Amino acid sequence: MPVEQQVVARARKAFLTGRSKALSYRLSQLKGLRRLITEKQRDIADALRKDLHKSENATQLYEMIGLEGEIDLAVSHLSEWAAPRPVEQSLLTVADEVYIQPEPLGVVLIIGAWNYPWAVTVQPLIGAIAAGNAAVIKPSEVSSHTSKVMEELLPLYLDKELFPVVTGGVVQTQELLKQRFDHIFYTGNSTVGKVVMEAAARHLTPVTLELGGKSPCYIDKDCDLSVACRRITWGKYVNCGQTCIAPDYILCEPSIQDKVVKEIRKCIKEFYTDDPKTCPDYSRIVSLRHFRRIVALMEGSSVAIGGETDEAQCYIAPTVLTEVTSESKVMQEEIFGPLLPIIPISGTDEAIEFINKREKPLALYVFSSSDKMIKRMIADTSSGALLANDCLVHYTLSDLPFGGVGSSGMGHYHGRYTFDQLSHLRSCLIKKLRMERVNQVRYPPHTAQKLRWARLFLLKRVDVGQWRRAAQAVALVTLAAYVVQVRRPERFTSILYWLGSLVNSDLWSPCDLR
Ligand SMILES: NC(=O)c1ccc[n+]([C@@H]2O[C@H](COP(=O)([O-])OP(=O)(O)OC[C@H]3O[C@@H](n4cnc5c(N)ncnc54)[C@H](O)[C@@H]3O)[C@@H](O)[C@H]2O)c1
Ligand SMILES: CCCCCCC=O
Repeated sequence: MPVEQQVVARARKAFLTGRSKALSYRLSQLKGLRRLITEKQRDIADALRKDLHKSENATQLYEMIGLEGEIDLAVSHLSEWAAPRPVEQSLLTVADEVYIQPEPLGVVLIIGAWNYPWAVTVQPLIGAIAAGNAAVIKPSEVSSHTSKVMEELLPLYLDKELFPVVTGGVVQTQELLKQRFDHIFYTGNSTVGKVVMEAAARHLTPVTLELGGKSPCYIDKDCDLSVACRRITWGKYVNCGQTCIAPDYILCEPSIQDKVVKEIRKCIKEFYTDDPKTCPDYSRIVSLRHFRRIVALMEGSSVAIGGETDEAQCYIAPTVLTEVTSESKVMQEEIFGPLLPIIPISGTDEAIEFINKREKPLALYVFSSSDKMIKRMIADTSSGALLANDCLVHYTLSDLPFGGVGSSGMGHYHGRYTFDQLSHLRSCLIKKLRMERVNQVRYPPHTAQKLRWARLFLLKRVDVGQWRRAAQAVALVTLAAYVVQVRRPERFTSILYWLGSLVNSDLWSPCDLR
């Protein structure tokens, strides 16, 4: 039996013991993960320096702080997320207990990518643990040092039967994909995304696909170009452009192009010095394969800034390309590297047309001081996320669902969204065996009179929570009235009067007719 099959079988057996379901157990695992991050910072940072030339501070800033925040959020909200969720009812079910009970899916497969290997692999794991699942973790073999550190460290802090790490490349991943999972959470490119989805289909396994693509960045001529370019320079060149939501290319009017180039040049110097190659905050391309792919994308465009490369170090300078058209090589695929092409367009109309002609992006950036223009971009385009006047920061907000649409992905996560994505939201309705007369309306023979009643029972919606609150208010006021009657009989009449006005108020209209 292949080792991957054994690992999955062990994880399922561990899941079936039921131990991952207890909230106390989930909390202990989440806290274990939190300890790992605190205690093993150095090992994590060393591996990332080797994989991507990331500085220790950058590792903290772009990967670890976010994970800490997500773990803390899950720990503090777990009982609320996992609790039954009441729903609006119809008159037909008003006497019943009706709610949604989130329950674990089972065994989840998490396949991570290499660019922010901790963030994109462990963040789904946090939700998988919180939701009470087992999870098989497959880090990317491309960030090999990090993958090794994960394989060594995770079992020291987590239940190794429920949360095993499988390392390796395509062969191992393909073997994993033959197994039956209850959900597959994949982060990476869309070609492999299709392979994952095909494999999942064989077992009818649901998937979350966190993919990439070309995220456009439109700069309106009516905006503060120096601030806009500063934020864009940061969003583009962080991690050497190897960020799923990096602005892929700029769209702007020819009249502002020179100013845009000038401002970006200034910012590159400010962030990475005159010689980014020696700057500890400037990363490297992850592999020779990607290095050669990115270098080849420069062909046919003019280099306005940068363009220097060093194959021995997988170094590509922060680069801006001009004289780029839709047909240019750099516009045929996601760049995922430090090249920033500028494409001249005649204005907002053409920008929208340009964006809508292509696949729906993971992120869409618009820089403008006109609220109207920003709202128009939101209304007339579609993307996983839209940011006005900034880049990347939506990733840091746990309350925003993170994910793509169309070819940039399916499903979403972060915060409670990860919990829900990796839970089954089970509908529960608990009826008592009494009050059978009410059910006559649905039993044959189906008469016109029964139909009239059914219409009433089914179409009237009832907010049971509002009823409960009203009942609690009555109980409280009755208690207060009783106390007052005993202690201050002279005030009893005014309390009764107030109670009467409350009874006549809106609080007592239990049916919300829609
Ligand atoms: N949406 C997001 O959150 C997000 C985050 C990071 C990266 N990305 C996207 O990921 C892409 C970069 O990552 P990548 O794809 O180069 O990462 P990658 O090469 O690490 O591949 C991702 C995972 O797929 C597995 N894999 C690779 N080829 C396979 C195959 N033939 N069959 C089965 N499994 C296979 C790898 O083992 C790895 O674990 C970019 O497109 C980027 O935009 C998206
Ligand atoms: C600000 C950190 C962004 C991490 C994005 C993950 C995808 O590549």
